[in-house]
Amino acid sequence: MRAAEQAAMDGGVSEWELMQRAGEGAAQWVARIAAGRAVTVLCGPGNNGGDGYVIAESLKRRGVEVVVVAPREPGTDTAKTARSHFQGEIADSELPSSQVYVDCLFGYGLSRRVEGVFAELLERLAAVPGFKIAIDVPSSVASDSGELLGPEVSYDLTLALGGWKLAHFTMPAMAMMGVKRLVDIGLALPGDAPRLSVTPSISAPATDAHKYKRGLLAIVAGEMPGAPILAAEAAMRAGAGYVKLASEHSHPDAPADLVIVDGPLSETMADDRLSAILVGPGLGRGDDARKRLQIALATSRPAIVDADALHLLDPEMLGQIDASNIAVTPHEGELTALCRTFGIDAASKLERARALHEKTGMTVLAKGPDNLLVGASGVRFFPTGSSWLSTAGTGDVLAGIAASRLAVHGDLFKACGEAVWLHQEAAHLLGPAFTASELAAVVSEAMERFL
Ligand SMILES: NC(=O)C1=CN([C@@H]2O[C@H](COP(=O)(O)OP(=O)(O)OC[C@H]3O[C@@H](n4cnc5c(N)ncnc54)[C@H](O)[C@@H]3O)[C@@H](O)[C@H]2O)[C@@H](O)CC1
Ligand SMILES: [K+]
Repeated sequence: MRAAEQAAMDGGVSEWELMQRAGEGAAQWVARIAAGRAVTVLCGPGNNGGDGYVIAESLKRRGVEVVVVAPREPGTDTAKTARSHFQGEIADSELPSSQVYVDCLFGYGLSRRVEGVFAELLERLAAVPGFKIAIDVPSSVASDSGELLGPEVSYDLTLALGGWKLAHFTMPAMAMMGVKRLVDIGLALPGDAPRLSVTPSISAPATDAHKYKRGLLAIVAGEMPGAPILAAEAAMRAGAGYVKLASEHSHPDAPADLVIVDGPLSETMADDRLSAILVGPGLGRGDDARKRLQIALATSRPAIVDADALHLLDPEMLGQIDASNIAVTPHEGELTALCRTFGIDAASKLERARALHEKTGMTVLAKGPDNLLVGASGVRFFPTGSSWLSTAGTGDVLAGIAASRLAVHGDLFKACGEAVWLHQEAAHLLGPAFTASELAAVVSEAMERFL
């Protein structure tokens, strides 16, 4: 953001002009929401506070009753300019009772814990009823890491200025933000900046398609039979033409249309028609599991590696293969385990996922409420999905979808992105409290949105 703002300023747009665009853009939202009700604007000492004075003045011009609360005088030149243009009432620390609150204490310049008078104000803001709007980011949130550096306030609306910050899509910050909207201030963001994933577009099979052309996916089963079946149920509905389960168990509950191959894994994996591999769900973590993982990865087919396999991957194993053929799909705990194994000591989710990708070459889909994809095409965040996905087995479904998409087109980054969207859409179709097998069952219905 700083680079993008600097580029705009180098191009002749002053910081004051940018602040006016940001403040006016935000004020339009606030005015509509206030709809005649009184508004309190909390202004901090930096440019986020500056935005607050612009918002307050704009509201006043529109006839809205507005009070500014500012415990400190502005410290930056541009915020001082904004302050000098505001003609209304300023209180220094009391939070007046009103129905709409606009929080402009700190933006991306927050650099340490919020304490003293600012913390007290945020605590009071957390406690009062009313519609709460965070300008740019909630004021106790570190905008790069999503870390909480002060009192937690639950906002109804967060207005990001000029571009999304990492915190807008990272836990725990994103959980406090309510509805998120972007206020355009005319900045051009660098092409390689982390971005929000755009809705994918999925093609129907070509007219001359047959099952192998559409992609043959092999799912490598292991000790526990349930998880690979769930993954297979999802994979069969996500585009691949042919899904095989390589297993040494009997699967009496498996669907009739799933082909189960029970011969030696190395023979199944020798099929040169294989388009992609999924290994990990239900694999187990013992010696046998390790061998199966090695055989699967030795095929050099693009692979989704999930669940138990993430505890077996290590630098030695990756040293024997082309790791750029692999996408890993760890949840928080698995990401921690991978970072330990690969000697990565980074703090935020983004830094850890990025370091894992850079160190190993693997594509990393760090899943969770704040899905994050790092790979050959950069970094992507995803819109917030259904929290009902937080149930056992949904990770197996996600891995099955990703592997199926991978079998279709062979692009790891694209497959992982599509999988997140399909998974969330399937959850959206089901509504509340579904099971993982119900989720797998509606993946084909979810496809319809993206065709
Ligand atoms: N630079 C630009 O071109 C634009 C900036 N904009 C706004 O400016 C914001 C960033 O402004 P700033 O960089 O001035 O930073 P902030 O306004 O976010 O806050 C930084 C100020 O607070 C102090 N501070 C940081 N942490 C503190 C803490 N824990 N307790 C007490 N004081 C603390 C800093 O010393 C500094 O004075 C953005 O989030 C956005 O709202 C917008 O006006 C758009 C244009
Ligand atoms: K803020």
